[in-house]
Amino acid sequence: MSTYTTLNIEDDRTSANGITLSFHDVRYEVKQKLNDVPICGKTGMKDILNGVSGYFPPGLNAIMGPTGSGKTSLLDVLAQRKDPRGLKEGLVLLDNEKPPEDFRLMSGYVDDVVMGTLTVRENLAFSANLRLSSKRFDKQAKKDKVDHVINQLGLQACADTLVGNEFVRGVSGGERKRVNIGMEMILDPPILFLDEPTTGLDANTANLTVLLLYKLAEGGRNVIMSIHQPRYSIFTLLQRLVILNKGDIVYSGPTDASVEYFRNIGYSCPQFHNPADYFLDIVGGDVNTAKLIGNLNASQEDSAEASDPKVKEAKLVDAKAITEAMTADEEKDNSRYLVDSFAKSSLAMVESQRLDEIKQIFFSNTGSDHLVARKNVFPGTNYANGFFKQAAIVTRRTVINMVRNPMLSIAQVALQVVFGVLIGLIYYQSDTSFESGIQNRAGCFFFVITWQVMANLSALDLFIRNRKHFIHESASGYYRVSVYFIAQVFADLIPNRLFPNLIFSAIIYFMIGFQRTVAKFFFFVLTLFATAISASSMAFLVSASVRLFAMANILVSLPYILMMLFGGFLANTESLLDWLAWIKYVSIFRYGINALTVNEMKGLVFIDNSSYPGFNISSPTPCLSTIDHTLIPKCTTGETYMDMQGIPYGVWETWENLVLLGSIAVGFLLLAYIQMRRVNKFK
Ligand SMILES: Nc1ncnc2c1ncn2[C@@H]1O[C@H](COP(=O)(O)OP(=O)(O)OP(=O)(O)O)[C@@H](O)[C@H]1O
Repeated sequence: MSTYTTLNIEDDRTSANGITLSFHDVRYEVKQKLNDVPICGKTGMKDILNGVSGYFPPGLNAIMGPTGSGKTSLLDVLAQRKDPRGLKEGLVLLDNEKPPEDFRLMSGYVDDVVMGTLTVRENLAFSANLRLSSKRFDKQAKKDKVDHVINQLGLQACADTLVGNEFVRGVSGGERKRVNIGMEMILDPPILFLDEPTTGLDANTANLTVLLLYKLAEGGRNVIMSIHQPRYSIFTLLQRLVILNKGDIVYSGPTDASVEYFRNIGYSCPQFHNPADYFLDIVGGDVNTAKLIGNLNASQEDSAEASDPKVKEAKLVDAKAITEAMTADEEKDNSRYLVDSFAKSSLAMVESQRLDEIKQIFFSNTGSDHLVARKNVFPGTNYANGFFKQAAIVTRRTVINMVRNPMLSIAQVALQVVFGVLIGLIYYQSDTSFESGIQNRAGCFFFVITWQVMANLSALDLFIRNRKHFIHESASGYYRVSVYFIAQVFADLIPNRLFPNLIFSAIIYFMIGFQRTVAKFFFFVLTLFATAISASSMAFLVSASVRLFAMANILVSLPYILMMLFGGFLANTESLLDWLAWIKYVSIFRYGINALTVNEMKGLVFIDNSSYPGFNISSPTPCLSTIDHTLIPKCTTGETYMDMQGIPYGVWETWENLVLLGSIAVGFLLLAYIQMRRVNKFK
């Protein structure tokens, strides 16, 4: 049995031997646009890794190369984070065997995904609570683990400081990087992947960060990072190096041997020059500059004239000019030369021998005689904790997040109060006169429902806001998609939709003077709740489907407008185009307006005061009598109005509106959940 299969991710398992990761003939391609025509433009496949091979033993290892050379892609393929559909061919092995199914759970992948509204300790505790099994780690053990990681990463001074985000000042960039590493160190993973961990850090902080990684690699952990241009002090810490250029390997081997290797193929790294910079000059196309720097250095040793700064500068200017004048063919030739040189080098022979040995062991164990592209890398997840435990932890974080960032909730309540008072004043103590009683009520219901739908546009942000966190955490096996979905939806619906709605209802109901019975008031509140939930659910669906808020806004506007049009207030739904008539059956506006109308209009009598001033509508209701027409004022009932509008007002029909609003909400929530499950968790 291999080392990794015997490892348990919950053990403190920085084993003395560690795990060797090897990759064999990895070919990766991506779909790309061939022209600038939007949407229906031609697409084609682009190779971004051209059959690369190598291995990383325990220790600090790096993938280097100029921008766009494929560093991140290779790192992601090795970490099983890259979309497997692009993997044309290749094999990644851990200690001569295929990685276990839960490889992404046992390995650490560092990304910038700490939550800014939580403290350093709270972020680490979130990772510990979800990723360490409660059966093996009790509360205290998890707390100890968090403390251990805080000490290990030197985060004691900022342990209880908020990490910070665009609104709140938090820890420094270097500390933030360390917290991100800490999120993975909670698992004590045998393999740790990092994509450009020094990017955005000043030289000293970058140095300290890599020193920390070096320490983490001591004792057998395999730390693999992509890095663009390490400074010399970082370069010397690297055990093995893979240098890529345009998806090809131009060097793979011990870092110690790299300078000599490049000297052997004609690129002599000058003294006092950072080899990493020099290698990048070579592979990045500044080949003449690199060569000239080498020559310059050599000539400096035997010529006093060459050490003259003016001469030196002139030569560098010449080199740059030559580089600029270098044709595409020459650049191609240089790339080819570097790739071929490595392929034919004695170092490559040794590497290849080692890789062949690994493959032989793998093939003899599995009986396979060919390289297998692994298409199925996210097969199943064995979560460390059960559904309810996960739900409690994720909900807690969502609530803390909201409490510490309460702007949205406060704005929702404030808006509902302001609009409530405004609507209340506009329709203040509406009478039951023939002239305005019906019109005011009908207008008010339309306005209230429209407001309930529009006020929930902020729900569009729900799954867009923390999408990056969701993708990383879900791919790393923190929690089930359903847990995240439920936690987010409830933490949004209750404080941002239902609570403000209750305040809004209480304000307008009594200011306008709707029928004062307890049952009618609660039915009114229930209708607004149902409307808000259905409208929000639709917004959740859009939010789960797109990445941009602006796009979400555009997508949700059209259905809202159509639903409004088919709501029954702006146009008679029977007279609208037949082929669009179905929209009325899914119109949130229609069910909301109908429910409010039945609730209020049923039992009301509207009197024409102008024909009979001072008439009191309280019983007996003379308008229903036909004894003497001349004395009876013009009047109508709420029921007559509803008959004219085609609004059914039986008991079941009244409740049916709420049932249908609920069904729309459930339907949209279900679709939103499916969309969240479909979110691409690969890079
Ligand atoms: N999913 C993708 N879709 C389209 N192109 C992609 C995708 N992933 C990678 N590429 C392309 O593949 C090439 C290599 O990308 P990659 O990010 O691996 O390079 P890199 O060396 O890490 O670059 P950098 O240092 O700039 O991050 C680039 O040209 C990139 O645009």
